[in-house]
Parts: sequence; structure tokens; C-alpha cells
Amino acid sequence: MTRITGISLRRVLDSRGNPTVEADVLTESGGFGRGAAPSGASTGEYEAIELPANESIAKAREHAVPRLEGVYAGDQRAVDNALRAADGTDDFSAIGANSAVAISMAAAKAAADVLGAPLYQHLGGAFRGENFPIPLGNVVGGGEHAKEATHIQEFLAAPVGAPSVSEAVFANAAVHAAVADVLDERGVPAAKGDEGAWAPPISDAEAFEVVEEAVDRVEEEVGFEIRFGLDMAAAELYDDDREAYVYGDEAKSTDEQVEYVAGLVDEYDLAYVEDPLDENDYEAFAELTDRVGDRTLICGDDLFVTNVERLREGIDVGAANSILIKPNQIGTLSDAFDAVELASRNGYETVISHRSGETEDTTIAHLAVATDAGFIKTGTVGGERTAKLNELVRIADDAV
Ligand SMILES: C=C(OP(=O)(O)O)C(=O)O
Ligand SMILES: [Mg+2]
Repeated sequence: MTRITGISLRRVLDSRGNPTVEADVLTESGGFGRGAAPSGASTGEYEAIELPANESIAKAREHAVPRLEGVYAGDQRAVDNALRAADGTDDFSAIGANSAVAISMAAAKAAADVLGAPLYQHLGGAFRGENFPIPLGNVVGGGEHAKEATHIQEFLAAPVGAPSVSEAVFANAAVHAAVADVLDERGVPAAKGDEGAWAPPISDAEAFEVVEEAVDRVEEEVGFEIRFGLDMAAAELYDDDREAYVYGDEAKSTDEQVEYVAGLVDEYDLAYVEDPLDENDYEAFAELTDRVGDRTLICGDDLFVTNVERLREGIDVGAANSILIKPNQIGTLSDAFDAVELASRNGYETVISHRSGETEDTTIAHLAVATDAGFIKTGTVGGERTAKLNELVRIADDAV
């Protein structure tokens, strides 16, 4: 019933206005699924390769589509193995991880369509957990996502005490609005960065004050605990030649960076710190995790790139206590599931994530529920972000 009979690939726009790959998968019994690849700006050195959309589509049409015809969409491993076999490399550099992930997600949706089940249920099974992920909402940002703003890439609201996913989603939007008020009171103009977060021309130190103030205001209003966290995207700050983390005119050695982040965790009671150190420095990651991992999540994004081999290395040395999962970093849903499973078996928290370049695709909302992830990072405002947040609200309301 779920046998694939056709795959169409096309170029569509992502949220930055760049071309990305969209895939449609059709099955024998009329099942239909559509998936679109997101795209990163602060990409990890070890990610699967994204090719220019046109090139990726041409290669996938030639090598992957013929292999996939006749494969059962309901057998996600078979679909993803066929994609790997068609590509023939370790990093999808032959057909592009953008076509691979679009097809992988579209096939899952086509199978769910045939089965008449919501995607999260098809992916997670009847006995998946009853939990919903806490949304981490980007409210202030800079780095590679906005010029002339903070050095730290993302300041993320974390409504850890929210009684429901819906209240958490609205709390993050309220923090985003409160940040605008605090900036306005300080006379700071602010545009928005790629993910819809405010991108004010202020120092990181002032951003901490602004976000703390905004979080406190909303916490008082809603009556449940809201903390905040960071994505430091430190690989982008690290200068290999200087062997230092460069914040404008200031540079920090690795020891100073560990000290700085540990201090921030305590001063602001941070719930979450992603990529606080360079993607090649497992040792410094382990040192920081040893110091503060009992009271905050130290999450590897560029460090692990959703890759089980890199995660295994990290687990061996105690590099972190959580992993960011981005399906397009590795190329298929099966690979993303493998990373989640390895993480969970080793007590690592999982955080399912969007990319800075996104589409209206809502697969990651379903993936987060299917895998019982503790958190989802998918922005706060903006159509491509609210597409996922609103889908989460619908899933919680049994309305998908
Ligand atoms: C979402 C992120 O940004 P990008 O997609 O640019 O890697 C991130 O670094 O976590
Ligand atoms: Mg990151």
C-alpha cells in the first residue's frame, strides 16, 4: 500500500529567500507526502553536505528517484537506506543532504497519509511517551544570524514550568514582546535576525540584562517558571590562528571561555547552553560539563551534528549532557532517530531543532513528539517558526 510510485522535486523559497529543495512522494494507494529542506548559516564543520538546490535536484533525480520507486514508504529504514545507497558517500555530497532530507521527510508523511495516522504517531508508534517538548524560544540574537548585534548567537526563553505546550508557546511570544518593550525603554532600536529574534546593536552584557528583565516580567504575569538559555555557536567565535574566542575587541583563551560560561550559568541560572565551546574541543566541553552539568544542559550542536559517531565520542569523554537534533545535518530521519536513541540510552537530553533558514514544513514538531524529546528549538515568531509551534499546539490538542 505504501509502495512509492513517484517522487517530484522542485526549488522553493526558504525564509531567507534562498532556493531550497521540496519533495513530493506519491504511493500506490494514493498516499501523498511533502517535505522541504531547511538550511543553516552557522553550519558545523562536520555536517552532511548541502548542494545548490538545482544541482541537488538534478543529482537526486538521476540517482535516488529510480532507486526509490517501488520501495515501501512505510518502511522508513528502507527509504533512507535507498537514499544512502543512491548517494554512495558518508556525507551525502553526491546528491546533497537537502534532497535527501526532503525525500526522507516526504516519504514519512506519505506513509502516515496512507495509514491515516498523524505523522508523530507513525514515527513514534502507539506507545510513544505522553510528554510534550518545552519550546526554546529565540528572543535576542546575533552572530551569523544578524550583523551588528550580539556576539552570542541566540538568547532563548525556556518556559520550564509551563503547564502545557500551548502556554509555553504563548509565554515565549510574550517574552519576545517584552524584550521589545525593554529595548524601547532603553532607547535601543532593533531589527530582527534570520530567526525572528530581536537583533539589537548592544553588547552581550546588556543583552543578558534585557532578557533577564523581559523573562522576569513575563514570569510574574503568567505565574510559572521561565528561565533562559543560550546558543553561543562558539565555533563561529573561535579563531584557530589566535587559539581564542573572539568577541569583537576582546579575546578569551579556552580556559577563560570555560570560566566565563560557568559564571554565566550561575549568575543567570541558565537552563541551557548550546555550543559553548569550539566544535573540535571535546576536552573543554567535558571540563565545562563536569563543572555545571548538574544544573544546566550543555548541548552539542556543531559538536555532534546529529551524527552517532561524533556523539559516541562525546559520550565517552563526558563532553555534554544533551544533543541538538537537526535532520538535515545528517540527511535522513533514520539517522536522526539513531542519534536520539543513542543519546537517550546514555542519559542525554534531546533537543529537536529548526535551522536559521526554514520553510513552512512542520516535520520537526512531529519528530519532537514522536521521540519524546525534552525540548524543541524552533524560534518564537515569524511564519516559518509559528508553522512548527502551531503544529505542536494542534498535536497537543489532538487536532492534526
Ligand atoms: C539553528 C541554528 O542555526 P543554523 O541553522 O544557522 O545552524 C543553530 O546554530 O542552532
Ligand atoms: Mg546551534
